[in-house]
Amino acid sequence: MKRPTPPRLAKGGKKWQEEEIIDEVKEKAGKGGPKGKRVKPILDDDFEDDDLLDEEGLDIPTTIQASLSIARPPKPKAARPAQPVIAAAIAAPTSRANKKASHSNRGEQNRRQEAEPKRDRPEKIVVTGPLTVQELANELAVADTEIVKILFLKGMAVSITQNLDIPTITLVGKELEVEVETAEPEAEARKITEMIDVADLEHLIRRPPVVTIMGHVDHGKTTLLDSIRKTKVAAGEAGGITQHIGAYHVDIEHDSKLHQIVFLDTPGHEAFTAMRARGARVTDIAILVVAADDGVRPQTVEAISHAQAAEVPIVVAINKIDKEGAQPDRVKQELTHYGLTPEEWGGETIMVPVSAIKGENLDTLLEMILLVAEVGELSANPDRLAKGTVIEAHLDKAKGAVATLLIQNGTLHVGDMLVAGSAFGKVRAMVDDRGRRVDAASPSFAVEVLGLSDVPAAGDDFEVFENEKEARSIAGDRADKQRLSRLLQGRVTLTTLSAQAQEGELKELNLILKGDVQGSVEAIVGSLKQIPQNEVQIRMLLASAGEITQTDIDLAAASGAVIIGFNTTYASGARQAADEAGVDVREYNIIYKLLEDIQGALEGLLEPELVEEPLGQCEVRAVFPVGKGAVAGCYVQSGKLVRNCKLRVRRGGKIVYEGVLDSLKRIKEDAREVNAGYECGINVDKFHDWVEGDIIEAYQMVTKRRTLTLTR
Ligand SMILES: Nc1nc2c(ncn2[C@@H]2O[C@H](COP(=O)(O)OP(=O)(O)OP(=O)(O)O)[C@@H](O)[C@H]2O)c(=O)[nH]1
Repeated sequence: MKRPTPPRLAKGGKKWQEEEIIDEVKEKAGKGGPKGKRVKPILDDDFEDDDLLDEEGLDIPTTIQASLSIARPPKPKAARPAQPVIAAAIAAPTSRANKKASHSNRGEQNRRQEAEPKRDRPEKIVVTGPLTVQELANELAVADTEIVKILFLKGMAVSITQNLDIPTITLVGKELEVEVETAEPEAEARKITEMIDVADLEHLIRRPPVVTIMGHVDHGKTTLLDSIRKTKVAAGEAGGITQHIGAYHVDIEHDSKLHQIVFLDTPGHEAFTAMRARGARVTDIAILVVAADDGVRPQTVEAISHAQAAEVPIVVAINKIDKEGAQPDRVKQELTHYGLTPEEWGGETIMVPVSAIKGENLDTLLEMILLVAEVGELSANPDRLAKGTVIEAHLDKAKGAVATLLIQNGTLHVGDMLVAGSAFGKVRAMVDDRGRRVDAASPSFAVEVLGLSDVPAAGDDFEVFENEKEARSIAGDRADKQRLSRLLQGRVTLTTLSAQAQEGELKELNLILKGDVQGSVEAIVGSLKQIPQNEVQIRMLLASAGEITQTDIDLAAASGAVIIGFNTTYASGARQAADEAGVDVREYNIIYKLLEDIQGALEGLLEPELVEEPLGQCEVRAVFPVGKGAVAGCYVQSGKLVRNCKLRVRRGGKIVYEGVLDSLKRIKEDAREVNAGYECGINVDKFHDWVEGDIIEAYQMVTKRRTLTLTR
């Protein structure tokens, strides 16, 4: 790969996620950052473009993570079309003077800069819209190449004239310890999920964060969940029974206020990605559990990939610190290879050492979650009809369809008319996560609901409607759509990716690579680097040695990725999962064949060229006047003529007409095509001036795939 590929946003909730990043980075930038504490220099003097992947990959014993930054690449067109392309004002007076310079002749400015003493870096800049790298360099009083370098190290390849969006500008500001303030209209700065409508904006209030726990087997996910639940939920409150509805909430006092955190209690990332694969985004924050005595393991890396692919902020719980062999610092060190650098080392990731078993530091962990939630400004409008996602659903012999619904906006009431997936019904009864019958459930809370006509699927969205008629008709429409989409099932394959990637300026091919040994994985990643990626880029979500597992399939399904298996096999059940999820898994045992296919896919992603393809040639042998026009009686000399093909009429070497062949007849019968050696009659609506001896060249325009040449 020539350059690492900037990550892209998940389709659903694009805007919201974008804003969330802005908010997160803004808040952190606002804190001033851990000045002077940085361990790893951001700008590396011997930095080299092509070596980034190598550096990341070769250091890592088991896995290569090629593109993990969660920041967004600049994509002005898709990001914020309504905004001015360049709009910036700066707070510090020194910078304002400098801004003027940015509009003056650049060469002159450079000369002036040489003559003038070096400008001080401003403490803060205010941006109102995207800026080019050059303009940002000016604002920040740094060389533009420095910004290019910073972004490159974050996994984004940018050119000097490229527009950077606000999250990216904020990221650069943070690296340079310059506060970036975004002066955006208030509504703009609010997160808008698909669950939140414009009408809600005036009524938004904070909602609790919804958290998922992820991590490697045995690192303590279940123990952590149980431990939090035990310490935070009084036994009596749970009604003496362990109510399992797929989610539970805890109450925490923080800043002398009572807050809630909702945990999706399906340990692991299955639920998370399976839902995301269905387009649902329910998790606000992921807790990554890493055992301090074991460190980063394959599923840790997978979990990171999943969270990052979904652009969900990660809080790391370094667990089992009570154990003798615990090495929390080693865990932190290892995590830096995957784009997670602890705050105390100048990074952005909160890492909390805990002991799930002893309940040590759990309060800090929970507080940190609240902090991240605060940055995310998670909000919803409780005063509207409810909307959300199905977390779990099953058929109970006695109760009928039972579904756990996570309310993401609005308030759900008993008696509401509900559509969930293609099921509908009136909410007969609701039970909360503590086993209590409730009449209403507000945003971020999960309730078990009775009354649906059918069992929806986890990940389906649900919505309340005013009346039964509407609900019934929407449910019917959805059922039809589901049937249709099953028929047309949008499988992500190397071949179909081509069409899908036509949208947007940046075209990407998401790949997950699983190889037999680390050596071959590195070799393949190295070779993929050789494919030019200035137009189409490979985004390697995960590259590691091992079998193709169910979680690889989930990640692929959730991210629209293709899985490449090299000399490896499926873990049990994974093949079936791939079939069910419609994930394209390509198996290879020869590297060049693999590369050939990927290159083919990349070429498919390029805008096709329209080229002329000759069909045949004929000669006009007679002209028959018909009505006001004339039909040319022709003899096909070579190739063939096809009705509605394009044609060009040559007379004595000159082109006298170009147009479309409107009617083609063979012995008075309409013909679709006439081959060489036959006679035919041709009529062109807009041209009748035929002369015997005219030569008609027939051709068609075809799209031709462009080829990428390998750089050697
Ligand atoms: N010493 C110590 N042991 C712990 C701690 N947390 C979990 N364990 C132990 O680690 C083992 C695995 O814990 P689980 O909670 O089952 O781990 P998990 O990540 O949920 O595992 P899977 O569900 O299999 O993925 C159990 O034996 C726990 O008792 C801890 O903080 N300290």
